[in-house]
Amino acid sequence: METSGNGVTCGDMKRAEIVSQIHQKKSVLCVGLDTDLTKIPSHLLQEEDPVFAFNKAIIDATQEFAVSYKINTAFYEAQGLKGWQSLERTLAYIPRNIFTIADAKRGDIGNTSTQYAKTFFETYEFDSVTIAPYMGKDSVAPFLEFRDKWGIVLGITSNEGSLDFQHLLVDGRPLYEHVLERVASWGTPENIMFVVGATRKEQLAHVRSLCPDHFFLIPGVGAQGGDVDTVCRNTLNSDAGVLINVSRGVIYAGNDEHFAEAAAAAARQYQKEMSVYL
Ligand SMILES: O=C(O)c1cc(=O)[nH]c(=O)n1[C@@H]1O[C@H](COP(=O)(O)O)[C@@H](O)[C@H]1O
Repeated sequence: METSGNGVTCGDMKRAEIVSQIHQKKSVLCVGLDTDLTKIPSHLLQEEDPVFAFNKAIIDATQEFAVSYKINTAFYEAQGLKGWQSLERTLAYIPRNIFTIADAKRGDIGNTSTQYAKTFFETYEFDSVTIAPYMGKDSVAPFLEFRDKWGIVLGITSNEGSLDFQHLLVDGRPLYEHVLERVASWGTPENIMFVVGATRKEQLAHVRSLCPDHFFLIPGVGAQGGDVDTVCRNTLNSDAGVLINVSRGVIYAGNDEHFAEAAAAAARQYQKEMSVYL
């Protein structure tokens, strides 16, 4: 394994450590490493591992402003073995005190979910993994058995298709409300977070009232049209309680040889907007 930016590998993270990072940096920014070979600056394509070279520069440039990095595994899996190697190097490079998310949206019958949990918590030492809850309790539970690891369960997603199922009325209430309530009963605010899309502006305050204590991972700011002010005004709790993900809006802020400076400037701007509320 490569050593990280501060010389150690990633580990486990308790809620208090996440909250402490948020207060130190006055930021709830999660930088999404959705690294796409067709979008990174062309001069990096000569590197032995262009994806890692890009991520390393982005991490160096943004770690002052970010309390979390989210690695969306799709962008790595698409490259096969090389992609998994880039993922491993990237994860090892992230400073230990920054919360790491494997955005893999897993969930299957129990013994299969156990293997997914081992993948992301043992083989790769992420702090958390995103989970699709459609298969129910026994598909989520295996992820919650690991000490100081987190399951981040889809609540209301940011995309158009979230309206297909998540808002359907079941026993008079939208399906997402049942999901939040049931999933919350399977663990605690110390090991479960919920994904809540920033684009679902009308539901943000309501979801916070349903889950006052849980951390929310909030994607959809930037490229998808969500904004920091609306998210902060409606979802912050006394521990901050949110991680706001921005992927394209930070990592592709520039695409020439100054891309890292452009990413730093974008991350700094998001942090500045967040700091007003923290
Ligand atoms: O779980 C997620 O992270 C996620 C859930 C959701 O509802 N919407 C959503 O966009 N995401 C992810 O968040 C990131 C958003 O990327 P940008 O739109 O480029 O900031 C992508 O990695 C998505 O896969």
